[in-house]
This record gives sequence, structure tokens and C-alpha cells, in this order.
Amino acid sequence: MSDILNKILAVKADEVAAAKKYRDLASLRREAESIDLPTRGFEKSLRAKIAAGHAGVIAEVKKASPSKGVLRADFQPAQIAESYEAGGAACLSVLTDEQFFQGSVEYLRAARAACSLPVIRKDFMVDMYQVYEARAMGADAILLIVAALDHGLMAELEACALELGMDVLVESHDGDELAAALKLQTRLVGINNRNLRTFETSLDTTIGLLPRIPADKLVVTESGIMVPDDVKRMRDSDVHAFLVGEAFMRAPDPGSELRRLFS
Ligand SMILES: O=C(O)c1ccccc1NCC(=O)[C@H](O)[C@H](O)COP(=O)(O)O
Repeated sequence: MSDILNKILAVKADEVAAAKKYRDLASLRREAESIDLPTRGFEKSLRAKIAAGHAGVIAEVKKASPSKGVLRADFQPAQIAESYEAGGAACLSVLTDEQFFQGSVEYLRAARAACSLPVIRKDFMVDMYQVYEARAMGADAILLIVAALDHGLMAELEACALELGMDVLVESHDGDELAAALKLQTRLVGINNRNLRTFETSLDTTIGLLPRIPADKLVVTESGIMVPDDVKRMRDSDVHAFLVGEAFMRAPDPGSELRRLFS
């Protein structure tokens, strides 16, 4: 496991322990199960775009990252969400981690309220508590990172998310992680092109793992999609779902950049 992931996971364990002291799981669970914000169908929205001949773009709302620092100083999540919807995004990804990505639960709430797109809570899930938090804040999907979880816990978190009506995107970086990801029920399989040790991105990561992924799974290529040629290379390899952050966050109008990159 990479140093940065270790650091993030240690902070997450502390955050969850602190949150549990403030509010117990039973009360959070009741809120998550009764929230008046029905899930919007994250996988369904991606598949609908792709079936219509478009790319299925998960457009990320990300102020900063460990690898690049601040990406967007004037950060207005609601405006960004509106812009992404107008630009043709299938879904949103909103970073809720505060310490490493300068994200916030409030950013997720604001972005989701400003559009009709399904939203994934982008964070580092290590405990069931965070899955209930995700639904209670209105998330339509969660991310599970194979490098961060043993199989038993990952399957439990997935079962909890599915029971709450959310979809699950499972993320892997290499062949061993992919083998573990494919044991889950979810059909949304993310391949992260970013090496979490060196922060280098290589689209070869996605291309290299493709032959191992069964046809019923929907492959989402994540990170390092920056120029139209990157999109073309993926689409030529029959990859039609994308998770993109930096390229959009650095553009004056993120939705226009989405349209430009994927036209
Ligand atoms: O983005 C980072 O620096 C990073 C560092 C450590 C763990 C995860 C990280 N990124 C999370 C992501 O998955 C990306 O935000 C997402 O794939 C979009 O990537 P990009 O288009 O390259 O911004």
C-alpha cells in the first residue's frame, strides 16, 4: 500500500472514531434509511449515456488533490454541478475528504441540490459508518478502493450500500486488486490510472487490464484523462465510462471543457 494511502487511511480511522463519539451508528442509520432524497441511479445514468452513443462521464468536483495541490481557487460546487449537467455529464463525483482534497460534505449537498445528476461520494471508506453517512448526505453511490480494504470488509460495505439503494464503484490499480474487485456484486469496475506511490498516471493501466474484465462489467477509466486523444484511445479500446477531475477543474467553465474533451 502506498504512503499517501496509508496516511489518508489513518486519518479516516481517526475521523470515524471521532464521528461515532458525536453521533451513534443507530441514529445515523435511522437517518440514512429514512432520508427523503431517493437515489438517482448512478449506474443507470452512465449506461443510458453510453447506450445513446455518448461517453458516460463522471465529472469530478474537486478543489485540490495530494498530487497537484489546489486545482481551482474560486470553487463554487453548485455552479460547477450546473455547468457539468449542461455539458452532458452522466454523473458527478464529489470529494468529501477535507484534509487531503479540501472537500466537504456540504459540497456534495450543494452540488446535488443544484442539478438532477446522480452523485458519488468520493472518499476513503474504511467503516460502515461512512456508508450510512454517504446516504444520509444524499449520495447515490460510494467508492470502494480495493487497496484500502480486505475482502470481508469490502463485501460488507458493498452489501450495506446496496441495501440503502446506492450503487458501488469499486476501484483497482493492478491485476491482483482487479481480481478482488471482480468478486464483488457491483458491475461498476474502476481502473485508476494514477500510481498512488509515484502519482504518475498512465492510461496503459486501463488498457492492460481490459482483457481480464468480463463483458457484463462496466469499466470506468479513472484519472489522467486530459486531452481528446486520451478519450479517443479509450473509446477505440471499447472503454466508454470516464472519471475526470483535473482537466475540468482547471478550465474556466468545467462543463464547456467536458463538451470539448468528449465531442
Ligand atoms: O488525485 C490525487 O492526487 C489522488 C491522490 C491519492 C489518492 C487519490 C487521488 N485521486 C483520486 C481520484 O481518483 C481522482 O480524483 C480521479 O480519478 C480524477 O482524476 P484526475 O482526472 O486525474 O483529476
